[in-house]
Parts: sequence; C-alpha cells; structure tokens
Amino acid sequence: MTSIIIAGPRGKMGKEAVHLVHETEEFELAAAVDSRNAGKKLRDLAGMPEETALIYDDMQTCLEETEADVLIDLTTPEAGKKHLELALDYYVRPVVGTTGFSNEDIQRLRQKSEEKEMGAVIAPNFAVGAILMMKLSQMAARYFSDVEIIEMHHDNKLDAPSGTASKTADMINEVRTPKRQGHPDEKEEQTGARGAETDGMRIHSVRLPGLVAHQEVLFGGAGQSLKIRHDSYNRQSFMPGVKLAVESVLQVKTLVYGLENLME
Ligand SMILES: NC(=O)C1=CN([C@@H]2O[C@H](COP(=O)(O)OP(=O)(O)OC[C@H]3O[C@@H](n4cnc5c(N)ncnc54)[C@H](O)[C@@H]3O)[C@@H](O)[C@H]2O)C=CC1
Ligand SMILES: O=C(O)C1=N[C@H](C(=O)O)C[C@H](O)C1
Repeated sequence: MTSIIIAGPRGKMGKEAVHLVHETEEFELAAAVDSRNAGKKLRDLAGMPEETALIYDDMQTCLEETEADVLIDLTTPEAGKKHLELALDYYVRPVVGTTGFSNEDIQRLRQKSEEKEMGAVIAPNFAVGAILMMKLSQMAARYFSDVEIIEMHHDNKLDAPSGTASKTADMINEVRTPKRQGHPDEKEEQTGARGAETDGMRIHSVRLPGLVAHQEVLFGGAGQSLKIRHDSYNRQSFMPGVKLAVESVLQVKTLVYGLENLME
C-alpha cells in the first residue's frame, strides 16, 4: 500500500488527485495540506469522497505528524518549491505537478534528492498525449530549426509561459541547430508582440476563459509548415500520468524531470 499526502486538495487538479487516490486500491490517503480547513477531515469538504484523512494548513507540521511514502503537490509555484524541499527533508518522495520551476531550481533540487538518495518527480504535464506532442516536436526539430510554441490555457493560470511550453523548448533545444529566428532587423512595435524569447525561438502564451490546457508547436520550412497540437479537455486527462509518477517515484533515486523519462 502506498500512503500519500496531497497538497492543494481543493484545487482543480488536487480534487481529481484525491479521487484518483480514493479509487486506486493500492493507494491510501494519509493527509492533505490545504491553505485553509486545518483540523477538518477531507470528507468534510464539499465534493470530497468519504476520506477521514486530516487536513493541515502547514506542510512541515503535516510531515512531522504523518507517516507517508509520497507527497503529490498541485499548488502554486511558490508553495510547490517549498513543499518539495520539505518532503525530501522528511524522506517523503515528492511527485510535483505544480509548474513554475526554473532549470536552476530543478538542478538544485536534483542535487538534494541525490544527497538524500530519495526519488522525486517533477512533471510539468501528466497527459500522455502532451508527452507525445513534446517528443514528436523534438523529433521534428532535427529537420526544422524554425519553431514557434503557442500555449493556451484558462485565465486562472498563475505562471507564463506554461511548464509544458518551457519543457518543450528545452527538449527542442537539445537537438535544434541554434538559430535566432525572424528578420535580423525585426522590431517589436508593441512590447511582447513576438512572445518570450528562448534560444532564438518564441513562446506565446494565450489565456482565455473556457480553455483548459492546449499547445501547438509550429514548424516552418521553405514552402511548408508542420503543426503538432495537443488538447486536454479536462483534468482527468492528467490522472493516469499522476498514477504512473507515484508508482515510479518509489523506484528511482534521483529527481526525474518529465514524465517521458518514466514512460516505456
Ligand atoms: N503537471 C500537470 O499535468 C498539470 C499541472 N498543473 C499545475 O498544477 C498547479 C495547480 O493547478 P490547478 O489545480 O489548476 O490550480 P488551482 O488554483 O485550481 O489549485 C491550487 C490549489 O492549491 C492551494 N494552495 C495554494 N497554496 C497552498 C499552500 N501553501 N498549501 C496548500 N495548498 C495551497 C489553493 O488553495 C488551491 O486550492 C499549477 O501549478 C498548474 O500549473 C495543472 C494541470 C496539469
Ligand atoms: O495550469 C494548468 O492548467 C496546466 N499547467 C501545466 C503547465 O503549466 O504546463 C500543465 C497543463 O498545461 C495544465
């Protein structure tokens, strides 16, 4: 049985994760960390399953008082970083879906996880289709070095660009012939018109109500273009990936960044 703490249980993703843990025979919910409702049980909150796990409003207290194997964090960039470090301190393996980690953060946290000989997973996207979109984009980037990433999300998202877009850019950069795209003399008449610059490529972030999580990777070459697109229409799309990450984090002794490194 894998005993799990969930941080952010009332959030859009956290709620789905609570249901995933509740419905998975080999998982059990040990506790939850929420920004409110300390002292209540999960089942006391609207829309929650019949779970008696205690709610804490402070990660450190939760870790001190709870026996758990894994922490699933689905909170905010600021809280997620703090929670990941604390989980490693208390020898609880973190599975972090929260986005907003820089490459420097990941490097530092990987070093800590290796010092502790504790597995950790940071997965900016748990949807299998999104992982394939990133891998196919990496494959295409060998042949097309002109690429623009357009990520589209709901308007409650805190971070931009999305974790998925940053990861896609990293994966493309591993294989792409370095190139500064666009006209050498191009000038933004309005700040931001060309999007965020990363190694000469551009990332554009769209935020609109009604959207969930969508991304297009556009490649251009002489007389042709290629578009690779993924859409998540709901948060259930992420749950098989959360389950895989929880199962896998028990088997590794370093920080794994990206679900593609855990998929067969
Ligand atoms: N890896 C993936 O596949 C996915 C990742 N995400 C990421 O997951 C995170 C959460 O996304 P949503 O559920 O859409 O956000 P949300 O805003 O619906 O939920 C976040 C929850 O975290 C709680 N929270 C904030 N600070 C906290 C703290 N210090 N301790 C405990 N709880 C705290 C909030 O009260 C809220 O209930 C974001 O960073 C988002 O980018 C979202 C979807 C998929
Ligand atoms: O905030 C979201 O919703 C999502 N965040 C992740 C990201 O930043 O890439 C994953 C997915 O796109 C949904």
